[in-house]
Amino acid sequence: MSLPPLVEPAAELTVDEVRRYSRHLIIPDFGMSGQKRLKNAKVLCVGAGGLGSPALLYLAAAGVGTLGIVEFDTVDESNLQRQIIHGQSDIGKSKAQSAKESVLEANPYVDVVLHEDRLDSSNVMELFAQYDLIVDGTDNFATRYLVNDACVLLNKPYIWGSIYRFDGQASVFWAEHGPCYRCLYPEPPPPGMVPSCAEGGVLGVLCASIGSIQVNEAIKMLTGMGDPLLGRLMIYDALEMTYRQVKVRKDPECAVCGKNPTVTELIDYEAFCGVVSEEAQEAALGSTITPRQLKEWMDAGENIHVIDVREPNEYEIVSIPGAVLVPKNEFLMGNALEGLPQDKRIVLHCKTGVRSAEVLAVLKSAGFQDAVHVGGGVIGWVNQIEPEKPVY
Ligand SMILES: Nc1ncnc2c1ncn2[C@@H]1O[C@H](COP(=O)(O)OP(=O)(O)OP(=O)(O)O)[C@@H](O)[C@H]1O
Repeated sequence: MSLPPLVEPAAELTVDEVRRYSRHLIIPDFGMSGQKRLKNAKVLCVGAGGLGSPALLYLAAAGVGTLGIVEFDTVDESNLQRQIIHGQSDIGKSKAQSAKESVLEANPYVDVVLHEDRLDSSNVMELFAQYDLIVDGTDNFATRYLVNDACVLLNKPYIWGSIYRFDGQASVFWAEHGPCYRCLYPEPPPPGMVPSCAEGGVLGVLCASIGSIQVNEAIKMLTGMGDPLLGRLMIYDALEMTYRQVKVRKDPECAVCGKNPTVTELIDYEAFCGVVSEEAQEAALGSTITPRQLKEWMDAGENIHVIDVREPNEYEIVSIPGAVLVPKNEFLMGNALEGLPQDKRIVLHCKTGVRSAEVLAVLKSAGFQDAVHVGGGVIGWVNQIEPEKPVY
């Protein structure tokens, strides 16, 4: 299926621009008209992280006239393995500012507009209304559903990508002409079921594979070239080196773009995606200790049994002295309960406190009423107790 171009061509290219974009201009199907359309285009990239890095750099290099960047975070050392728009000297700096500098270095003719804010229900509509197309480079479900619903309500195309470990996915959603994100994924996964890249890791170069597909689709949509990835889900396996395609159909029952939509305005996306499950929140209430409290119990020789519920490779990077590794899934499948000491107080921890709260809920319903978990997890422990150890 081909679609008409999203934008009209800009009046003219300057002599400098003709030189810069000459390798585009000589592609017969691209030509002057395609390049002028890019010059006139306004694209918003949500997130200047793993996917946003290559996406922004290639959108800029391609000559997209106006590039908006929404990002609230600062550059962390652990970002640099994949977020190539930032460098060593940017650590601690605003990601939006750092991304802007790299974009202008790649192409000074781009007009960069920064929105140094977290995208949420209060700002999304006003922001998206200013752009022709949205590229999503974020890493969490709440933002994806927010971006999707805002795009449906404003009738904007949404270019989506997702990465985890060695696997990537990409698609184009546009309710007026095809399915939306909710047609593919009507409900978010239960909290904790799908780990983030911060929990499960990601191969850095995967960002380039998926981010460049997103830019490819953006260029096609803006200029009207080729068949957009609309109604198709691209699934990439970096280890097998395979690209598979799956058809995505518009769901007539879709909550936001179906015949009788139930979502007609923005909702509370954090609550919808249940960032931490209700059971876990309840279990953690009054049963969360600080890393300092744990250290005091250890020093006082309290009768405790500390369990680290992360994965073995995380344990290898850094761990709390004396903690025994039993990955979360062992508890969720019920295998780990039998081996637990009955005469000691169980103290759980994970990386930041999300997974340990889930396991805490399992232990409480199995009768371990005095079990607790460490808020902030091993990262909190390193920050407060052993700052010489690495964080990840
Ligand atoms: N609602 C939002 N508004 C603006 N930016 C967002 C929003 N949600 C996520 N982001 C940004 O999207 C980017 C996603 O990048 P990435 O997936 O590489 O994760 P990260 O948060 O940088 O790294 P990690 O999770 O490993 O610490 C991040 O820079 C994050 O700050």
